[in-house]
Amino acid sequence: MGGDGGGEKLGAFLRWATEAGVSDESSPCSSPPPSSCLGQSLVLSHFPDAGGKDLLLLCSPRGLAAARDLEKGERVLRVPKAALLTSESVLADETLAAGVKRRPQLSAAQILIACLLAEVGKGRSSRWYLYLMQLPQSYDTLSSFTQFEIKSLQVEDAIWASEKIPAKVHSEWEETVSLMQEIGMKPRLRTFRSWLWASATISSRALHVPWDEAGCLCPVGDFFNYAAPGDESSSEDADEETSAEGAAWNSEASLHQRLADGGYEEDEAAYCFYARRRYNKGEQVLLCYGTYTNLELLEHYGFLLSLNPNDKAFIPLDPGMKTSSTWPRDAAYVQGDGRPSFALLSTLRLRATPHHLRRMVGHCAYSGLQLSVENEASVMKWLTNKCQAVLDELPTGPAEDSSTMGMVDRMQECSSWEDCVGLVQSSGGEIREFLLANGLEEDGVAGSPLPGKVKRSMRRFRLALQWRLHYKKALLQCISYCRDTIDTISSQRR
Ligand SMILES: C[S@@+](CC[C@H](N)C(=O)[O-])C[C@H]1O[C@@H](n2cnc3c(N)ncnc32)[C@H](O)[C@@H]1O
Repeated sequence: MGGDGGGEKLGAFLRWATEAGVSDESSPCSSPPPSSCLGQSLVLSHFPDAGGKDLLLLCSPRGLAAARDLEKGERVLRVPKAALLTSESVLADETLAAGVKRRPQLSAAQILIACLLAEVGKGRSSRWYLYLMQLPQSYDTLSSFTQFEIKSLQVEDAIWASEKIPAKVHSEWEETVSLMQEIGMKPRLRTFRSWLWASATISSRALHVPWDEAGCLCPVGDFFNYAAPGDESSSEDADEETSAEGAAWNSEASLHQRLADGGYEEDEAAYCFYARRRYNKGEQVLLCYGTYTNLELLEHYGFLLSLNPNDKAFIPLDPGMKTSSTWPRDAAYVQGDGRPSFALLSTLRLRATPHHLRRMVGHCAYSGLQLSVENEASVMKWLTNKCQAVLDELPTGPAEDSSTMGMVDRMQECSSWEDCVGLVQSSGGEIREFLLANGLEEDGVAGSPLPGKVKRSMRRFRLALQWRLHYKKALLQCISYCRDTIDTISSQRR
């Protein structure tokens, strides 16, 4: 499997991509063709604190930067169909195609994962060898979380959802093993470990194509890091577009609105990417992969955003409330900024209404209207108490979580176990639990470097800590929101 992409590997990969016709020219077909697939609109870069804020530093610093000022809607990258690694292209192999045909029960994703492993098995004779070599060696998606790391999420719903993921990936692997055996795949590539790697590669890197619901791997196109939808505003965006050139790009932008910022285009026979907003030279160019909560980002991509406009903190509702509400269960949540969702507010307003009046005021509640001053005050009190009760039940508070996270950060900087010992001795119970979960005693491995396995576990532990901290902060902000609303109501009453 690939290395984490040293300079040489990346250089060789980019040369391969250039030969395969990948190009970041905004107007196609200059002659002679440019000597590199990047450099005109984009450059490969490292972003220690951009995009994913602090996390990019820890796990995935590669991304694409603007090589020059880019206009909104401008095409920044084109990846020809022949360069895409798809199930269709790998299934040109007749033995594999016949094996897949005999197993109609396999999902599109299982087939693409098996195709990826089959391609890895070809070694240097694979068309995508240089692409495969620079893929990450490991991922921090939830499927790779250990029991300890999952438990560190602390919130019951999140633990429940996360525990199901490794089991699902395992059963998908079991269902595909016979296919991999039949085509003579090397034993090393048929293991669950290899399956986990390939499935996380697909989960975190595949892009949508219209002919296969599993998507495709898109060399170079998969270097774009993620920005949440609705996050494309920038100071430059506010500027009026006045130049004729700008107007032309804007019309191209509207043409490609359908595609958002990237998509497969039949008439181009290529995957094309467009700037979702104006970028200054050097800024990281981001792609929206979809709308995800932080837990979903962790599940599919192995990172989360400090500021995620789509994050949701679910709070447990009383059983009676769930059944009396017409909203789906997952519509009732607290937003990342602490505001209760529309469905949560409407459910709580009805709940705070006497039974015999509920039918009468139902339509107002479902339209998002306040029912009365008393009703609103009672809703805000209920929500405050609920958020506080949930916070009180969790084993640690936000301050402790921040301090544990700080400790993990410092441990990550240690080059040897010896450096870590001093830190660990002054640390709290959860760090000790982390050590135990990783089979480490405080004085057991003095002098030795921290094993890669432990470093990866630290990264995932930190992600869990970060996730639960965001959850708790959302509930605290909700409490502030409720108190402010109660104050406003009280002042209106006076
Ligand atoms: C499609 S790849 C993007 C390129 C990737 N950074 C690389 O080095 O190859 C998706 C992965 O990049 C990382 N990533 C993408 N967007 C991110 C962000 N905003 N913050 C942190 N990590 C991000 C995550 O590891 C994710 O699984």
